[in-house]
Amino acid sequence: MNQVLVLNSGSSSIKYRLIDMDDRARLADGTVERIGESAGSVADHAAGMDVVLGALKGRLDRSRLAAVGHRVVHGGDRFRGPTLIDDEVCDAIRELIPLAPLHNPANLTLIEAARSAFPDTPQVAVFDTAFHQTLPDYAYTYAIPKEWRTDLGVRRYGFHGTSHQYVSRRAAAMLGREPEEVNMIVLHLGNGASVCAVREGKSVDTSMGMTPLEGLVMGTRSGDLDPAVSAYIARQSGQSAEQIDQTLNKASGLLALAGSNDMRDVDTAAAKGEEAARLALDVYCYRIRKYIGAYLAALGRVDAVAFTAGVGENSATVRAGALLGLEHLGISVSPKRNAQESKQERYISPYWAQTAVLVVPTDEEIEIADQALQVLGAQP
Ligand SMILES: Nc1ncnc2c1ncn2[C@@H]1O[C@H](COP(=O)(O)OP(=O)(O)O)[C@@H](O)[C@H]1O
Ligand SMILES: CC(=O)OP(=O)(O)O
Ligand SMILES: [Mg+2]
Repeated sequence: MNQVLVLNSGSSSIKYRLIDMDDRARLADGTVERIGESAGSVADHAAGMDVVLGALKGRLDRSRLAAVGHRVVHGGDRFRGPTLIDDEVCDAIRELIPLAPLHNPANLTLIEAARSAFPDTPQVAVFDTAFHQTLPDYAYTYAIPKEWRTDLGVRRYGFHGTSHQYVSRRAAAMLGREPEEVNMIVLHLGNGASVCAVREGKSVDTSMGMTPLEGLVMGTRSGDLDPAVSAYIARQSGQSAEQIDQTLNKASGLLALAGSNDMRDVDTAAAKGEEAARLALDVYCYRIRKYIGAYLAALGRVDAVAFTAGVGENSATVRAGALLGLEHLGISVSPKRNAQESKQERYISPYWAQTAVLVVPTDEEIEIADQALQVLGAQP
């Protein structure tokens, strides 16, 4: 019983990995993409799960499967850690759909499909929000009417917690310290992007809010915005709340500013002198820099700044741009170290720097697998 299957479903994709936990080897992994898109061949997440099960044929040994670990995006304020799934937990995840309409329905579909495919195997939910349940009340409270806060659950929850937790632990290990001894700022820059202020191993602030729309500029999401914009567009254009929500989540961010949600395209276009791409890159990096400033103030002492996820791990342009002008605060990159391409954990700050600047490849799947086994009380 040493295998764990991890299912990480996004709004339009399913990432899966089958792991042998004895040596942490990948026995199988892959991604089913473009689910529900007209260009894709997979109609919905249920059909996507059939593709995953087909790909695992011959590699997955049911008698050795200890657990299925699921990424669940929204756990509200109920789930503070990894949780063994039963009918009641499924109901709770369903009740949270209004807070995460793009993510939780897909997560639930996969849980149901996996429960029926592996009825004898324990299933564990690992929530994006769980790591941020340590936020102090003054960091998670929005200044809005009481009924919205209490009856409707409007507060900051934060996301990407599994990644922030994994990366902050790895970063502490790189510094040769325990997580409880380190303060740091983690920058998860993927398609979705968020910053996390970590004090002594615990999340104390994060840029995503009630939903994964707030905060940084992302591939297709606007990030921070004057909340009056939605009502203004509704009045001016007659668009519904639904349409505006879709636009801010799926047709904004880098895509809206530069015509592509892929940072590689934006970087290449900016290097060629395209003005829209230059602006997109500047807006993207400036937003990150503002959050670093805010979290320096929140944390007081910062031992490390860690970059992770697709953009953070690969874009030297973004890393340098995000930290531009922070030298007087002791935060900078060595141009030579920053330019080196690598898939490894590494320092990119100059050797004399006060604050370590790190690149730490994230691994949400291994973190989910570890947490799934923790719940079952088994040692990996
Ligand atoms: N070499 C690179 N340079 C710049 N950006 C990159 C590079 N490789 C990947 N990316 C960016 O990483 C993003 C995907 O990040 P990832 O963490 O895999 O996202 P997600 O898990 O949210 O799908 C892509 O949209 C792309 O913009
Ligand atoms: C919660 C979230 O934003 O996830 P992703 O980055 O996978 O879209
Ligand atoms: Mg991601």
